[in-house]
Amino acid sequence: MRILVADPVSAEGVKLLEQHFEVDVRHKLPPEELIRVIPAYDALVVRSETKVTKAVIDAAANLKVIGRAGVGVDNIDVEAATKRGIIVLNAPEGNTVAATEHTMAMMLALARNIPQAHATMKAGEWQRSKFMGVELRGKTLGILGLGRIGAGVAKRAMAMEMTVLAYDPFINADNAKALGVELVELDEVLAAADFLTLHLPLTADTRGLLGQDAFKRMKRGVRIINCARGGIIDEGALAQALQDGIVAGAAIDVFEKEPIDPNNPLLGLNNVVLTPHLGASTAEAQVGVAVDVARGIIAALRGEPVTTAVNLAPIPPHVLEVIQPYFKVAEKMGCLAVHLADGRISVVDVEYNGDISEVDTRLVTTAVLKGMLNPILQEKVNYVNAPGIAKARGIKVKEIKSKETANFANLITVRVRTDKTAHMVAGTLFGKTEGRIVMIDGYRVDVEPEGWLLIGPHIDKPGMVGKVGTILGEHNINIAGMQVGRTEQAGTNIMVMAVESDIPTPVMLRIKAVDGILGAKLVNFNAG
Ligand SMILES: NC(=O)c1ccc[n+]([C@@H]2O[C@H](COP(=O)([O-])OP(=O)(O)OC[C@H]3O[C@@H](n4cnc5c(N)ncnc54)[C@H](O)[C@@H]3O)[C@@H](O)[C@H]2O)c1
Ligand SMILES: O=C(O)[C@H](O)COP(=O)(O)O
Repeated sequence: MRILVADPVSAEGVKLLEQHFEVDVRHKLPPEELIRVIPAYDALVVRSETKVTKAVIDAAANLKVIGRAGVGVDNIDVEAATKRGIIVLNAPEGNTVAATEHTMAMMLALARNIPQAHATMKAGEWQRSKFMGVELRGKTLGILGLGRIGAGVAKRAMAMEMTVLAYDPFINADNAKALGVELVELDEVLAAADFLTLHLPLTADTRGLLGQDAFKRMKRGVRIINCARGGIIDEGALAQALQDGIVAGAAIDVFEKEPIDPNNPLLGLNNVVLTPHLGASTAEAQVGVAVDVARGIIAALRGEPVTTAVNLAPIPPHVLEVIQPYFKVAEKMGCLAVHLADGRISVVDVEYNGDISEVDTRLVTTAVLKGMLNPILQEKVNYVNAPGIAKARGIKVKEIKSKETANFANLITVRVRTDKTAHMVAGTLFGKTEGRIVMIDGYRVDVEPEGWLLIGPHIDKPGMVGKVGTILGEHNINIAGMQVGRTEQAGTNIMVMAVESDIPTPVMLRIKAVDGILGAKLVNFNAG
């Protein structure tokens, strides 16, 4: 598999990728060149510079994953990627401290005119009276967006003895309270803040959030810091507010257009502090995001779920701890179920029994669908596109949950209904990680879902296994393991044989023709 690293990321991340894949590092590709080369790649790594547009995604015939070595994914057309089943993942935590500290540096630089004073000294001047500053202590800091960076800034601001107010309609009031932050409405923050700092994503809702109107509602003399995203503040309106004295100063790291437009009105003003999108630029942060994104890409290309995928619902760590060991066996159960099912699958019920029923199991259900759809579809089915593909094919998927369990601490049962038949497969973990199939169509078994399995329900009479074994032997097909599963009702059994190679169709037909064999299915668990 081939990876294109299109923006500068730390060598540690690139080395990690190189241990597994062929990696090309090519920075500053013009858009048309990116579109030309992208079909050759399975994964793309970017920061904020490369724009991954719909045109790039449409051209990316083999792309499976886009990794953003950082937080903001506003340079990636996530919707277009999702439609194509391309996983978009980011590295949300690696640069949090760097951006938080940059915000504090910008706030202090703004309060004490440090860049302006520095520039005069470099010019040979000694001007003490020109640069009267203000203190942070006792001032009100308004935070828009109390996520990772917003919360980090809040903690540090409180150490500087500031009062902190925040606007974030999506966070829990108790979390804010635990931080010592008062959550209030936007207008209240705007009216009260002496310093106002932005830590929001750029979305349709936040674009232009601070425009002409908002500046009118601010306390006169407010100082504004934006280390989040250009576009959240209307730069023209900010320049005007700075000139009118509504805003006393602004410290800006991110711009509507990057690299900054030489005509940007902020460049001509003295009461601004500008940095060229340096929030994440620390050695520590760059190693952190590069390694995190490399790990995400490796997982994605192995077909494992990616906890940092932005086009999948996020999974809290305590839930992940419970469900992660089940992904593999769930996928294999899906694979087995689709092989058992003759005909068009219309309903998939996934039942969870035991402790697992108490957490969010949607991703385990997605693993079942992935395992079910991959063997029958040309396109690659993954954790992003599996639910959408199932829906588009008219498959009704339902989860059933019960804490009750009979023989196993946790049990997952997949029931599929087709236009002709109904089948079931149940699976669990032995120990903490060993996936096992423990029931097939009501027959109790204990099967490791690996390699090739021949499954044959048959009449319960002597010689059945011997007859099938003889046919396999005649065709030089080695049997690696065998067991017979029983049901409560006497009369039929199921044989499950692990074989070491594919069984050609004519041989399968001979097996199916054996007197007493009620059907024979061959499952290749390694194909998906
Ligand atoms: N300057 C840099 O180099 C740099 C570095 C890292 C992150 N960033 C940017 O900083 C921003 C924050 O990053 P983070 O890691 O803290 O993200 P985060 O997801 O942890 O926090 C964002 C917060 O914004 C809130 N929010 C979303 N929409 C909102 C709205 N309409 N109104 C109010 N609140 C809203 C969310 O509830 C969330 O709590 C992002 O834009 C990110 O891209 C910039
Ligand atoms: O969203 C982010 O992570 C920051 O804006 C950093 O962007 P960068 O990786 O281009 O420095």
